[in-house]
Amino acid sequence: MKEIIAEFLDMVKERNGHEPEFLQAVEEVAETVLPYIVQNDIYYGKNVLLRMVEPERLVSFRVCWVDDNGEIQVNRGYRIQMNSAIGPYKGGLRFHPTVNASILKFLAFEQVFKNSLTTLPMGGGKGGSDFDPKGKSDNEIMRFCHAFMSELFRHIGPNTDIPAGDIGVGQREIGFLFGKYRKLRNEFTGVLTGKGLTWGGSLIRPEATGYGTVYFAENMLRTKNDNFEGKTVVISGSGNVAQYAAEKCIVIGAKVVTLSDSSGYIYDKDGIDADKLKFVMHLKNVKRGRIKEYVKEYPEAKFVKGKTPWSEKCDIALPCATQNELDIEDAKTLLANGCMCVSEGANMPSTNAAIKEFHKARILFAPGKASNAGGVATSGLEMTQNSLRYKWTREEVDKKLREIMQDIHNSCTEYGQEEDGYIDYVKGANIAGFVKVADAMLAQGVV
Ligand SMILES: NC(=O)C1=CN([C@@H]2O[C@H](COP(=O)(O)OP(=O)(O)OC[C@H]3O[C@@H](n4cnc5c(N)ncnc54)[C@H](O)[C@@H]3O)[C@@H](O)[C@H]2O)C=CC1
Ligand SMILES: O=C(O)CCC(=O)C(=O)O
Repeated sequence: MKEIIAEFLDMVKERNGHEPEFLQAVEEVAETVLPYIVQNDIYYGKNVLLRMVEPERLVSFRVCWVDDNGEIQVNRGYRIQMNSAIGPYKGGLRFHPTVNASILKFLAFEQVFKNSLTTLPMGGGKGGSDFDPKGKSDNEIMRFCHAFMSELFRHIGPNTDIPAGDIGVGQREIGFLFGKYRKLRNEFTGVLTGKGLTWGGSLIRPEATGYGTVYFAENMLRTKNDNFEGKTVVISGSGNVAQYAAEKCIVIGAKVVTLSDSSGYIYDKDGIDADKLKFVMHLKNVKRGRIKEYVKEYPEAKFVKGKTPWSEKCDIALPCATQNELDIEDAKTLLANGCMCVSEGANMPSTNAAIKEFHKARILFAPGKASNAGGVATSGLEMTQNSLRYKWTREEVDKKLREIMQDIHNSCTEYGQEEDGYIDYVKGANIAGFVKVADAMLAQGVV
């Protein structure tokens, strides 16, 4: 089996050798899915996985806009349309200076499996730009979003490709993007998700990724007759996913002790309670400040510059910032400190070596494509409401989200449970996600 996997990865490397993040995501999938393919005649010899690693379409375009000083700026925009076998392309847009084809291809590839797991009919895609929103005025953000959409609009549509938010793209940016699309197309459709509540958005969509990550962890803990009550939780990030993961943890009785951003992390030994979290939300969403300002408001907390929070003692870790933010050394430290559950809110935050360490220690570990799928699932629910010209209540959407996270947990268990009862959620998520997409691809012929 090792040779088959190595041969496959060599082929992928030959075409994508300069794309480390994409290769990392493919390797993690290949190691679990190829053995399954070899054991199942219907998939064997059809090059299904080889087809899945090649985007159906990759669009790259120039984005020109004028900054507040009247200077012309040039950025690069992308949309990766990875797989549409089970539904229109669906996935977020990332605005961050590190954005490149490798990062977006890994995200689009993961999205295919994630969207398949949600039980909803959505294919996978991802896009974005190397535009850096940090320090930009609202007017600059608007001009950039309008310029970005003036090209993107040709490639998307409510039945073709439905983008949403990701790092650096929240409701403000979705508003500017939606405004431009509506004007260019002269139509009001559900072409983007994460919209505002008065213009087609869904209740619970802002909360969904963070809440879903915690719901998934609750499902994992339930297999051990355990729950969040009284547990110490370490969270990285302080953006959309981190904020709502923290909110849910607090509500269900856990103590959240850290949050972070790219400058470092804060540790609050007394716990970040609902009032303190409100301060963080205002700091990050309105003032757009840095997390270290937390310690000015709450001097009993400490700020650790330039570090991730994984050295702090915890029962549960929720990485909610960015890819590869948790390496093998961090995994060893978490385990040595007694961490027994890791549920990824971010996409690919743990390196493959870190994941192997968690598996070796037989702790509960959920990969982002399963545990953070609540965000895109609720985007799917937003699409449904848009199509129906209808609006579900907060309780209705939250109930559906909980059910979807439980369904994803069940799928992971079905395909990932080992003989000794241990659930390998990576294997489970990869195979369950693969089967649905592969079946659709095979049914549709060589397309
Ligand atoms: N927003 C959503 O619905 C979903 C987001 N995700 C993933 O969750 C993660 C966070 O996304 P959002 O919260 O939406 O973005 P955001 O823009 O609201 O927040 C991003 C957070 O990550 C931190 N961050 C970014 N780069 C970092 C770095 N190099 N080192 C340390 N911290 C860094 C930022 O300071 C910020 O706290 C990403 O991996 C994203 O792909 C996954 C599923 C859905
Ligand atoms: O809601 C969506 O369509 C996007 C969510 C997303 O980008 C993700 O799941 O990583």
